[in-house]
Amino acid sequence: MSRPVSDLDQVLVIANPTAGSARAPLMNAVRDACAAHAETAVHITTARGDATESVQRALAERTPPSVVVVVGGDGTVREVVEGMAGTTTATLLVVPGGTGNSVYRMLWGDRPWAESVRAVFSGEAVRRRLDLARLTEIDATVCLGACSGVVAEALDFAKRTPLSGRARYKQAFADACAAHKPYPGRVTVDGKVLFEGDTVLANVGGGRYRGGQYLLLPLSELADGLLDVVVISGQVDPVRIPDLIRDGSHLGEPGVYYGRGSEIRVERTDGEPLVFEHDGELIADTAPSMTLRVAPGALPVWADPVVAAGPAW
Ligand SMILES: Nc1ncnc2c1ncn2[C@@H]1O[C@H](COP(=O)(O)OP(=O)(O)OP(=O)(O)O)[C@@H](O)[C@H]1O
Repeated sequence: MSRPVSDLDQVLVIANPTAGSARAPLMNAVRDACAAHAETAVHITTARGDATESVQRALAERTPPSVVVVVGGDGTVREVVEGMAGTTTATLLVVPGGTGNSVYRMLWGDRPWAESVRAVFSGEAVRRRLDLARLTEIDATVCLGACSGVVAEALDFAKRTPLSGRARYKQAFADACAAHKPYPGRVTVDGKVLFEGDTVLANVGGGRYRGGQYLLLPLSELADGLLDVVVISGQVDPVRIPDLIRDGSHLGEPGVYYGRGSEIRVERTDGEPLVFEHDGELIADTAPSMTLRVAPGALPVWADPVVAAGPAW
């Protein structure tokens, strides 16, 4: 089953037609761009979870894909990543077809997707081994990041916001911040308490951006084998947060805490359920604590050499 990493002959495109911006013209254009270089199969997802199963099936075949292209947003990327767990033969290529598209931004910056696909096949792109995390309480893979408090609450507001693209998350996040009440929390990094007290959010990653536009973890590296965490405490007025995190200037504020480690636990200390999300999906029925353990270099991805600077493989 081993194949040279430079072998780009078989492509599987997985597209989620319900994601924010993955309409038929985009899916067809992606298929054509790949088919110009390699044998290309397309799978259009039919339900939640289908992306994971289709990737697992394809990777178990006698001639598995060497490139898995996902057309969707961060939720679809996460499902595909779950299906690629442990692969050594396929590399992920993300095409932004969702709403926030934070994973695409982490790997390619603001480059148009067609340029990114061209860069992969022309040898201008690089492969990276992206760090992932495991959310132990629900046994799920985390790709972009996970967050408690106001970021998780914003996902409910987004459902009711009649806008599209990143503007939708901008409005939803502002509304969630205006309505937010801090919760009593604790964040522990490799067994040491980083912060305990009134908490607005604790974001663990992963990706530097959330919602495609908020630079919550400006210091995060894609492949350093560690997770980053930022805690914004109740000392910061929640209505100031959208402006502060737009360019990462929250890091200089009193009441903001930043850490890095292999295992990060986010807790609510009054016994109430923690409001928590990962990869843009709210978790139902959470426990009072959530623990993320790093899976260093777990995912082979294609990326822009400058945006995703670091050692290639
Ligand atoms: N055919 C389908 N029908 C319904 N839901 C689907 C289907 N295929 C995938 N899904 C679900 O759609 C959800 C939303 O997709 P995704 O997160 O990619 O888009 P988005 O929310 O618009 O983008 P982003 O996460 O970047 O903001 C995913 O969590 C996935 O489980």
